[in-house]
Amino acid sequence: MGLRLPLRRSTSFTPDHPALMEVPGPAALKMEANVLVMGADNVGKSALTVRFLTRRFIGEYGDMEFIYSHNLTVDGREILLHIWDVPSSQEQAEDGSSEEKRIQWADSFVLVYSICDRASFNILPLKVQFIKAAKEGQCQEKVPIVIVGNKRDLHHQRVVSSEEGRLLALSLDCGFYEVSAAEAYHGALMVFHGLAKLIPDTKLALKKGTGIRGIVKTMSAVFARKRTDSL
Ligand SMILES: Nc1nc2c(ncn2[C@@H]2O[C@H](COP(=O)(O)OP(=O)(O)OP(=O)(O)O)[C@@H](O)[C@H]2O)c(=O)[nH]1
Repeated sequence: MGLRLPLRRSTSFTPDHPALMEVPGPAALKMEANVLVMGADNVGKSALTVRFLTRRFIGEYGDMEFIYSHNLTVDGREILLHIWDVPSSQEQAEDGSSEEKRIQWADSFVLVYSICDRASFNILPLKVQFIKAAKEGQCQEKVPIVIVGNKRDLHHQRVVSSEEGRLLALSLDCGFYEVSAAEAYHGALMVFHGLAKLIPDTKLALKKGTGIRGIVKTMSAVFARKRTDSL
C-alpha cells in the first residue's frame, strides 16, 4: 500500500529572540532538511508545530495532515525545513510500513510527549530505537532527534518530572526541551532551532535543491524499490 503525501504549506518567519537573530553573511548556505513530528495522540504535536510556524495557539487542530515549509537561519545557515505533522488518527489507520517510509523521508525528528501522560513518555525509547534502526547504514552521523515534554503549564496534572525527561533524553543521546505550546512561542522556537543545530552540514548539503519534487522523488524511490522487491 502506498503512502499518501499530505498537503503542503509555506510559511515565512523572522525570529525575534535576540539569541536567534542572526544575519547570514554573503557566504550563507541555503539548505533543506525534512523534519518528522512524532508522538502519541493528544500530546500537542500540532499545537507545537503551529506555534512554531505562526506563533499562535489556536486550541483545536483537527485531523488535517500537512508538510509545512519554513525558513530558519541557524549558525549562519539558512535552512528550509519541511515539517511533517502526522495526526495520530492517521497513524492508527495505517500499517507500520507507512511510519517506516516517513522515517526514511525524514532527516531529523521531534518526539513529543505530554508531561501529564505517562504512557506517551513510556513509548519514546522504542520510537527512538525504531528510528535509529531504520536510519542505520544510511549514514555514519548521529540521527538528529529532540525529545519534547509538552503541556508544562499543567503543573497540577504532571506525572512525568523534568528530571525523568532530561535523563531519558541523555540516555538516548537526544536533545531535550520542556515546553508549553499553549503558553509561549519561545519554547517551540527553541525546539526547532535546537533540532536544526543538530543537523550536520553534510546531511543538509545532500538535501540541497529538494523541495516538493525531492519529496515526491524520495517517495517514488521508496515505492519503486518496494514494487521491485515484491516482484
Ligand atoms: N494545556 C495545554 N494544552 C495543550 C498544549 N498543547 C496542546 N494542548 C491541547 O491538547 C490537545 C491536543 O493537541 P494537538 O496539538 O491536537 O495534539 P496532537 O498530538 O497533534 O494530537 P493528535 O491529533 O491526536 O495526533 C488540544 O486540545 C490542545 O489544545 C499545552 O501546551 N498546554
